[in-house]
Amino acid sequence: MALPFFWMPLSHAMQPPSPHSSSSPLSGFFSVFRYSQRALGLVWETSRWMMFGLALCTLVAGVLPAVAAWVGQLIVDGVVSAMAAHQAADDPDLRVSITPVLKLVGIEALIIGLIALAQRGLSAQQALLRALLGQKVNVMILEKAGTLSLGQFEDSELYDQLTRARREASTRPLALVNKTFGLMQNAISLGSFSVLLIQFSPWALLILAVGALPVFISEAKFSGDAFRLFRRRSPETRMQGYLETVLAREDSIKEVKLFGLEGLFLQRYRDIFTRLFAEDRRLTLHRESWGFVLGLLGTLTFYAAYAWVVIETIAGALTLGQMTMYLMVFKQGQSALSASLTAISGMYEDNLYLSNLYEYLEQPTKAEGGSLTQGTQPGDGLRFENVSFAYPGGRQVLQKISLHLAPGQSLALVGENGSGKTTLIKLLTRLYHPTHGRILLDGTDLRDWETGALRKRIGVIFQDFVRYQLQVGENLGVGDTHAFNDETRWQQAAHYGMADSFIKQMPKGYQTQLGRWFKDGQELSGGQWQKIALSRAYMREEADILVLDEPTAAMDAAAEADVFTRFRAHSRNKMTILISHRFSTVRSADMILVIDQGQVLERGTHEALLALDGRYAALFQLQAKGYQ
Ligand SMILES: Nc1ncnc2c1ncn2[C@@H]1O[C@H](COP(=O)(O)OP(=O)(O)OP(=O)(O)O)[C@@H](O)[C@H]1O
Repeated sequence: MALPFFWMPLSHAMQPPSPHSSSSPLSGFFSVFRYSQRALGLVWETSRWMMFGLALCTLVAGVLPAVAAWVGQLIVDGVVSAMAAHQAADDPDLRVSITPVLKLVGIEALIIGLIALAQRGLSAQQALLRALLGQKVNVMILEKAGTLSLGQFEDSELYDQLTRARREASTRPLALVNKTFGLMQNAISLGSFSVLLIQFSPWALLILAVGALPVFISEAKFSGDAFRLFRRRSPETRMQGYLETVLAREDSIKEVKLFGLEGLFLQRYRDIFTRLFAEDRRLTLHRESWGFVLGLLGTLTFYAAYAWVVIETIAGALTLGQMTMYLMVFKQGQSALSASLTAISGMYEDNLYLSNLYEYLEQPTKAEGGSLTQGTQPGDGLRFENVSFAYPGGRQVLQKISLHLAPGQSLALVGENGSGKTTLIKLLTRLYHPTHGRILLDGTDLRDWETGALRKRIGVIFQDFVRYQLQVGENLGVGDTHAFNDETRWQQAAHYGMADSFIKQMPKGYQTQLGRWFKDGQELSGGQWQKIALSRAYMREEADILVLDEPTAAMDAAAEADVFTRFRAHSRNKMTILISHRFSTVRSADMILVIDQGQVLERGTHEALLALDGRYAALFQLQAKGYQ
């Protein structure tokens, strides 16, 4: 038979399942505080004044309850002796007997008022800090995301970690700080209650502790379980999020409706929920039942102490005022102790979630590139030397590619789907590094180029360019952040990219909101979006390498012809790389590379490749026949 969980050693129940978990029982316990310091540091950086405010309110709210209990005792005893004096006096003057007691009542009212003020102060500062700290942590998460490589983004484990961090971690630091302060407040209260209680009996203190401990162990154990559950099922939670997106976003809803996918996807969504909910229910029921049973122990100890105090009072060992005070102190002490223990187990849970945040934030990011802003052989252009590449954990996608492209030359890449054309561009733009061989720009390995200087030289549009839900002008401006708001530059780029004519007809011209997500947004056609993306590439004024990955697939024939006429005119002194499945658009390139399964199958000009009568010639004739 399995032992109930509370038979487990505390150190085991407290062991966080993070990679940093320690094996020693003591450090297992102290791991509860591992991230408290960092969370406090975050609050300190966010607002020092509020940190001081929190500390002050915590102190006031911690000490004053015991003072109130003590004043309570003085009141009851004052009332008892005033009653006796009043009855014994020959000429009783009520004012004389009640004045001292009323003064005490006034002091007690003042203390209660101060406690209320401190508590309001705490909750006001916590609410403000929640907003500030949430924003700070979210910014940290997003800043870190900006430093991750494309490869890291495509790693599903890291993506899970990022999702978990975003989902929970922005609220956890404050929760941890609140609990740390709550713990301090309760510890101060407990200390001051203990001073009063120990005068009754040291055993009373022991009873207090024994009553609260089991609930704490149970809470710690279930917090760990909850976190492990949260962590294990983040791929499923992410799938749920994904299904929500597919079912509720305008860019997918068209296909969902036409294929009648609502029912299918919704069922999958429900199935995931049902599976997750079954686990949640099991955990919640266990947690609450054990909490109830063990909580009863606390209630029992309270009533045992109650009976003890009553007996002592009847026996005359305690005054009525002392009885009232001890009962109050015992009751409040018990709730302060169980609140402290619950705070510790809550801190344990927050620590686990924060460990996830810091695991993500501490992901190693390789320093991108070197420091050179110029090549060793300016004007040499672009060279691929024996470049091979495999995606992480995947097969070889490019094999031994060598090529040279001088300034002013144009290169076209053709090949079947999946042959590796886009991958070659990803290497050229240093989104990935070659696994073998090297790529040189002006005689210098891309790895040694300073990132900004390298990216400035390249203007690129990918097939899956982004359709920003921003204004038209901003959709162009993203192509060059220095000219993000420069309308003259937008107009120039839109002219080259052939987007100017339809932009002028839009209700607010360059200020028109694009997409359907925000008010008055205008949706564009596929070809119009492509013209926006093309114009975006033209925003890179300083770029002398222009890469167009299927830039005209959605355009009509006239627009396509126009795009290439302008492209050639605009890029006379630049290096251009064009990927296209339309042979009519690649024929004028200085060099055409036919890629097949990651290898160069044929290379040469259009005429040379036709004369070769190989794959290119066959495909060209096939397409030409289609137009006859
Ligand atoms: N991020 C990635 N991770 C792993 N494999 C990838 C990734 N992107 C592409 N691949 C694989 O690399 C190969 C080459 O893909 P690539 O996108 O370069 O082909 P392409 O020639 O541009 O195709 P298309 O003409 O369809 O655009 C394919 O087999 C693809 O499955």
